[in-house]
Amino acid sequence: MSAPLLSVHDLKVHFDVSRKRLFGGGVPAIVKAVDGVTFDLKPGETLGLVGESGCGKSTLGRAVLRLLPLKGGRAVWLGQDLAKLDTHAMRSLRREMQIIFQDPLASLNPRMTVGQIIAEPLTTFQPNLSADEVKARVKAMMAKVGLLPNQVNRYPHEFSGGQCQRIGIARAIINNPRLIVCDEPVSALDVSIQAQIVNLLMDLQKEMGMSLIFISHNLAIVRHISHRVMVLYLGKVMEIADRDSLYKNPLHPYTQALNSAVPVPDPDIEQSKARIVLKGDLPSPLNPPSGCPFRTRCPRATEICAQEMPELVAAGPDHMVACHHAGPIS
Ligand SMILES: Nc1ncnc2c1ncn2[C@@H]1O[C@H](COP(=O)(O)OP(=O)(O)OP(=O)(O)O)[C@@H](O)[C@H]1O
Repeated sequence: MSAPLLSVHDLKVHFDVSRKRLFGGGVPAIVKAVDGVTFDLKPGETLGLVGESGCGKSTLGRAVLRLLPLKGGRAVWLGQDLAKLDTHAMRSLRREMQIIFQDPLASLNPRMTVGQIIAEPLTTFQPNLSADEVKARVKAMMAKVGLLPNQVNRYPHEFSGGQCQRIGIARAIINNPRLIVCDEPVSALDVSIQAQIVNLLMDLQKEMGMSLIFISHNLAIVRHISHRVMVLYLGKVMEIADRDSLYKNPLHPYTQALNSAVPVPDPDIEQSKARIVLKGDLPSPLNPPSGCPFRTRCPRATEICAQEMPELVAAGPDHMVACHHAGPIS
């Protein structure tokens, strides 16, 4: 088995949102956006991150790229603790780790041409390349992501949302990164375009062998693209498993509820499927429930759930779950 590209252990990212810090005075208020997350990511693997809005997906994606300061825990990249790298070492690592954002147009500089946007990371990390070489690589990259190379001098606003996301992908992959964090890369796109972008990412991954952390609300898309999937709830891991185990044999009541909402293309199955409706709303991240954060909405909650956060324990060969009452739907 290959060594992990990224090993994340007990990672914590907390935001101080107290009025005291922001305006002076007031009571302390801390959002534990990511609170003790542990996982490994192998080379060439896609890990899907799912969970309701505000559960910490984006914060986790940014924290592992060291774009946010850690409150605790470690993110280890090929044996190196990222928090211990100095600015210079971290800067050269940036070439290996990239991010693609949700809003493709907003993530592109409107004053730069597509050619300049895609060339920027190349010339930053390989300043000795000749202008002709840069031009040739940019055009080859445009063709690779399904853009017309003769549109190299156009500006982002002249492209559709899907094309802008292709530009973002070209910019992310031009330096052959080992990891791309894809933060909701298709949720702002038309449904018809979403599959094209997901398939492009899958083809590029097959060809270039990079790892992906794929963040999405859409469990059907995550199922299509991921090798493994991690379910987050209020900053904590509820369940992490290989794709088939997670979708066919979910053991956490939260995963089971999320799965039950995924539409099935067969109308007969879809009609007869039992949908699990969670009671209540997501609790405030400023005042999460004691013990297991999911317990206030959990159909299986008992006294112990209010007292202790369950450990994330092995439930199968590539399957970990954090629940006092983990088990298949009864
Ligand atoms: N810069 C920040 N300052 C204060 N709180 C923040 C900050 N960024 C995120 N948060 C809070 O941290 C929690 C996790 O946010 P995050 O954006 O990571 O969730 P998410 O799962 O990606 O949500 P979404 O799917 O809506 O993007 C939320 O409660 C959010 O309000």
